[in-house]
Amino acid sequence: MPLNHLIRDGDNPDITEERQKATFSTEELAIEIYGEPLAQRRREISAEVLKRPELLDDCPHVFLDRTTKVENSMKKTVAVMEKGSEICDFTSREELGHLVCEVFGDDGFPLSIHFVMFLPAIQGQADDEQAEQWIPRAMRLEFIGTYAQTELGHGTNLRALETTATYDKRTQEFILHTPTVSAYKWWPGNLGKTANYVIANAQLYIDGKSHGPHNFLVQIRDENTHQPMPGITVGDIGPKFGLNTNDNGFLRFDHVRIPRRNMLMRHSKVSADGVYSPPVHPKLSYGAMIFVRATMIRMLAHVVLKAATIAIRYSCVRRQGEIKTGNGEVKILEYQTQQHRLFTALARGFAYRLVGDEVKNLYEKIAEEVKHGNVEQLADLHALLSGMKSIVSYDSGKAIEQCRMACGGHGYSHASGIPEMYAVEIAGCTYEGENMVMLQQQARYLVKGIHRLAHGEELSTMLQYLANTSNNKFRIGESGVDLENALILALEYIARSTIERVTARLDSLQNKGLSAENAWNENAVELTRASRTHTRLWIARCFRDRVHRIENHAIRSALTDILELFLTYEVVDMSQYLYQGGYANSDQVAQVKDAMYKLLEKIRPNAVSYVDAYEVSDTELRSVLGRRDGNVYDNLLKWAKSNPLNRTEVLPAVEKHLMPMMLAAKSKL
Ligand SMILES: CC/C=C\C/C=C\C/C=C\CCCC(=O)SCCNC(=O)CCNC(=O)[C@H](O)C(C)(C)COP(=O)(O)OP(=O)(O)OC[C@H]1O[C@@H](n2cnc3c(N)ncnc32)[C@H](O)[C@@H]1OP(=O)(O)O
Ligand SMILES: Cc1cc2nc3c(=O)[nH]c(=O)nc-3n(C[C@H](O)[C@H](O)[C@H](O)COP(=O)(O)OP(=O)(O)OC[C@H]3O[C@@H](n4cnc5c(N)ncnc54)[C@H](O)[C@@H]3O)c2cc1C
Repeated sequence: MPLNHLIRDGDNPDITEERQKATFSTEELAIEIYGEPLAQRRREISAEVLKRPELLDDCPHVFLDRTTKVENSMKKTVAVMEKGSEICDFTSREELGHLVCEVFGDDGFPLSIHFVMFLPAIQGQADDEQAEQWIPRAMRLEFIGTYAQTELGHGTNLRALETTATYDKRTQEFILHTPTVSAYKWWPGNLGKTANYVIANAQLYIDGKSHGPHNFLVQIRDENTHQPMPGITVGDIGPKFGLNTNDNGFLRFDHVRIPRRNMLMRHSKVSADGVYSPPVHPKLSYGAMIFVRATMIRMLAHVVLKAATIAIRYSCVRRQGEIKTGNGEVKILEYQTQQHRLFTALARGFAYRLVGDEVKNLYEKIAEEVKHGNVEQLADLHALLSGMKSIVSYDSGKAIEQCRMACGGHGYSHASGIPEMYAVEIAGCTYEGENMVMLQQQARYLVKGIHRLAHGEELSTMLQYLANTSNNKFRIGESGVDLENALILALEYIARSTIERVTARLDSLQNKGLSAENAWNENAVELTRASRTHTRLWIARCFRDRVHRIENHAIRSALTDILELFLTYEVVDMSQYLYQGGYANSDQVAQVKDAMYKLLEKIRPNAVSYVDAYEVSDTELRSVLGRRDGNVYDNLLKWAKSNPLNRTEVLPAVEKHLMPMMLAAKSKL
C-alpha cells in the first residue's frame, strides 16, 4: 500500500513514480498540520464544492475584465452565504476559511475586511452595549462594513491623519470631516462599491483640543438603496498590482454628523458633556491592526505552500537537459539548483504555517487579557507581530518568486497561477504597516532590551537570550552538540551580536551629542537588520519546539528534515554575521552548507509527498502546472485555446488596424 494517498490511475507516470517513493504517510502529515477532524472535513468540503456549479468559476479569472471579476465574486459571495452552511460549519473559522479558499482562490473572500477588520475592531473596541447593538446585525450581513484608516496623504504615520471628529456638546454628536484632498480615506477594502458602514479613524477634537486618532462607526451608504449618505463622496481607487476583485476605495466626509455613542468606547470615552477619558494604553485603538498582523502569518504561509506545490509537482513532470550525457533528459527537480530554490521555499512555507498557529494562539491569549484591561504583554506582542508580519511577508514573497522562476517560461504565464499568488502575497509587505516601518517598531523594543540588561533589569522571555554572553563560539560538529542546537545557538549569536552592535553605535552617537532621532535615522538600516535577525531566531525556535512536540515518529522525522533544512538555510543566508566577533570560521560555515546540500538530497524523494500532504485541491490551486495528476502539457494547450483572444480566427482589431496598414503598404509597391 503506497504511503502517498493521492495516487490515481491515469496520472502522469512521472508524478506517480514520485508518490510511490514516499517514506511517510501523507495522510498522517496532513493530520499533523490540520488536526484530525479538520483534515477530513477539508476533503469533504472540497468534494462538495465540486458538485456545486454556482461556487465554481466558468473560466479562469485572469481572462476576465475587472468589472466582470467583481461581479463574479459578488455572485459567489451570495452563493456561499446562502448555501455554504450546507457544506461547512460556519462557526468554524477553519472550515469556513477552507471553503473560501476553494471558492475564491487567491483573492480570498471579497468581504474579508468586514470579517477581519470591521468586526474585530468592534469586538475589541466597542463597549458591551455598542457591541450588542452592532455585532449581531454585522454577523448576519444585514450591512457590510470596512476599516477606513489610511488617507491619501498618510498611511504609516497615524498621528498625522487629517480626518477630524469634532465633538458638538450642544447636539451630542461628532462631526466627521475631511479638510483637504490628502485627508481623503484611501485604500480600505470594500469601501469603493460595497460597504455601508466604516470604522473611521479620525483625530478626536473636544473644545478645540486634540486627543489623537480614535475610531468611529459611520454610515456611508443607505442600507436599502446603497446610495451614498448625505455628505459622503465615495468610489473605487482603480486597478492594482493584485487583489483586483476587491473594491479598495476612497472616501470624503463633508461635515457628517454621527451620534456620540458611535465612537467606539470600550477603552476611550467621551461623556455627554464632553469629558474625555483616555484608555489604559494609548495604542488600544490600533487593536484591529494587531489582529490582522497575527492572522496574516498563516495566510502568507499558505500562499508559499501553494506556490511550492505547483513548482515541485511541475518539476517532476518537466524534463529538460541531461545530467550525464547520453542518459536521457532528467526531471528538472534532479538539478541541485532547482532543489535549493524549491525545498527552501517549502521549508519556509512549513515553518511559517506551523509557527503561524503559535502566533495565533499567543495573540488570542494576550488579546483576551487586553480586553479585560491587562496590557502588560501588549508591548511584547506588538514587537513580535511587527517583526513577524515583515519577515514572513518579505521572505514569503522571495520564496514565491523563486517558485515562479523555477517553472521557467511557463511560470511567467498566468496558467501557472503563480503570478497572481505573488501579486496578492506581496501586498503583505505594505498593508498593516510598511515593512521597514514595522521592523523599526520592533527594533525599539530590542534596543530597550539591551538597555534594560545593562541596568540589571528583568528581560521578557522573548529576549532572555540577550543575556547569554557565554554563547560566543560556533559549536557545529563538536561532540555532544547536535546540528539543530548548534544552528539555533548560531542564530541566537547572530541576533544578539547584531542588536548589541547597533545599540552600541546608537549610544555612542548620542554620547557624541547627536539627537536620539538623528542617531536612530543614521542607524535605521542596521536596526531593521537587527529586527530581522531577532525575528528569524524567534521563528526558528518556535518551529523547532513545534516539531519536537510531534508524537508520530515518522512524521516527526519527515518534518525534522524540513526543520534542519530551514535552519541551515537561515544560517547560511545570514552567515556574514557569524564572522563578526570571530564566532565562526569559513570551514564551519562550509560545514553548514554541506549539511544543507545533504538535506536537499534527503528531501528529494519525498518532495511531492510533502506538498501533497499539505492538500491544496486543484480547485483552489487554479494552476495548470500544479495539477494533482501531472497532466500539464495537454491542459496548457486547452488553457491557451480557451482564452478569449482565440474566440475568432481573425481578431477584429487585426481586421480594423493591421490589415488596412498591410494593404496600404502593398498598394504602395
Ligand atoms: C488576515 C488577513 C486575511 C485576509 C486579508 C486579505 C487581504 C487583506 C488586505 C489588506 C488588509 C489591510 C488593512 C490595512 O492595511 S489597515 C491599515 C493598517 N495601517 C497600518 O498598519 C499603519 C502602520 N502604522 C502604525 O501602526 C503606527 O503609526 C506606528 C508606525 C506604529 C507608529 O505609531 P505612533 O502612534 O506614532 O507610535 P510611536 O510613537 O511610533 O510609538 C509609541 C509607542 O507605542 C508603541 N506602539 C505602537 N503601535 C502599537 C500597537 N499597535 N500596540 C502596542 N504598542 C504600540 C510603540 O512600540 C512605542 O512604544 P515605546 O515603548 O517604544 O514608546
Ligand atoms: C492591498 C492593500 C489593502 C489595504 N487595505 C487597507 C484597509 O482596508 N484599510 C486601510 O485603512 N488601509 C488599507 N491599506 C493601506 C495600507 O495600510 C498602507 O498603504 C500602509 O500602511 C503603508 O502606508 P503608506 O501607503 O502611507 O506608505 P508610506 O508610509 O507612504 O510608505 C512609503 C515609503 O516610505 C517609507 N516610510 C514611511 N514612513 C517611514 C518612517 N517613519 N521611517 C522609515 N521609512 C518610512 C516606507 O518604508 C516606504 O518605503 C491597504 C493597502 C494595500 C496595498
